[in-house]
Amino acid sequence: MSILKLVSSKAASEIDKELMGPQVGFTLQQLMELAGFSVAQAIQREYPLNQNRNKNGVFIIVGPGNNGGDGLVCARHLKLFGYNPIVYYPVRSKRTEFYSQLVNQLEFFQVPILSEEQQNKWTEYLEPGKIACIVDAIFGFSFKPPIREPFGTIVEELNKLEDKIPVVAVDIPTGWDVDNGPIENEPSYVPSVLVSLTVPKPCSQCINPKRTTHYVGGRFIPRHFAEKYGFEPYEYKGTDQILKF
Ligand SMILES: NC(=O)C1=CN([C@@H]2O[C@H](COP(=O)(O)OP(=O)(O)OC[C@H]3O[C@@H](n4cnc5c(N)ncnc54)[C@H](OP(=O)(O)O)[C@@H]3O)[C@@H](O)[C@H]2O)[C@H](O)CC1
Ligand SMILES: [K+]
Repeated sequence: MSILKLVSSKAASEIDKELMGPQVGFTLQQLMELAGFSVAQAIQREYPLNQNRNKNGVFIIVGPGNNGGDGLVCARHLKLFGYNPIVYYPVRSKRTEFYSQLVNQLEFFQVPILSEEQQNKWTEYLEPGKIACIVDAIFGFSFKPPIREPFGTIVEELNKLEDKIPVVAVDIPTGWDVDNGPIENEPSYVPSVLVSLTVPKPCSQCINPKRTTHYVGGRFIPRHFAEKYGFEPYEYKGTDQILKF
């Protein structure tokens, strides 16, 4: 257990920019690979593969931006870990060619992605006896309320489902304000697991530890860089990509 340290949404996007800027030179692909890998590791830790193999489904809801990209990467790693991921990707952005490459990789790994027709009945894929968890990779730190469709309806469904199937939030529970948490009169839900990436955002202070297990992941920051942004690097153990608070 280590002390929780936070950065604002503004600082989080500055950290991202600097990591991917000309001096540090990470590519988005590299960071996303590590981010998605961390989320898959947190899922494996919380919902280990079921020996009799009938509850190894993971339903991954993918948004149009980089949070969604983390979800696509996570799906591939879960498949390699032995789970049966299913991807629901309702709005595909053309912002970067990279997203379609991630989709090609999922096809190569034979991970099902719901077709348009299947998307109309996406909740039918959520059988509590078969699905270990749902992954919310809809929006991360660039979400600006109010939420637009189809995502408002999706979050309302997550709210109805949260007591039946655990939901794992990638970086931010979708619908929450990044700095202030759930927003009055806006759809929101309570995740069973939150995986904060790089460093927790302020909304993570709104989780109730009795209902939500909190991890940090995205292990790609050296000490001097963390200190520059005012937080201590986390003490990950061994080769772990995640640390539980
Ligand atoms: N360093 C790291 O920790 C890394 C984190 N990563 C992940 O990236 C996200 C942030 O990704 P970003 O692409 O900046 O943004 P989001 O995925 O959060 O969302 C952007 C898309 O969402 C749309 N949007 C925004 N608000 C709404 C809304 N109210 N309703 C509907 N749609 C919305 C937005 O559309 P626009 O038309 O408004 O542009 C975008 O399409 C971070 O949280 C991490 O998960 C990376 O993997 C890199 C490493
Ligand atoms: K999310």
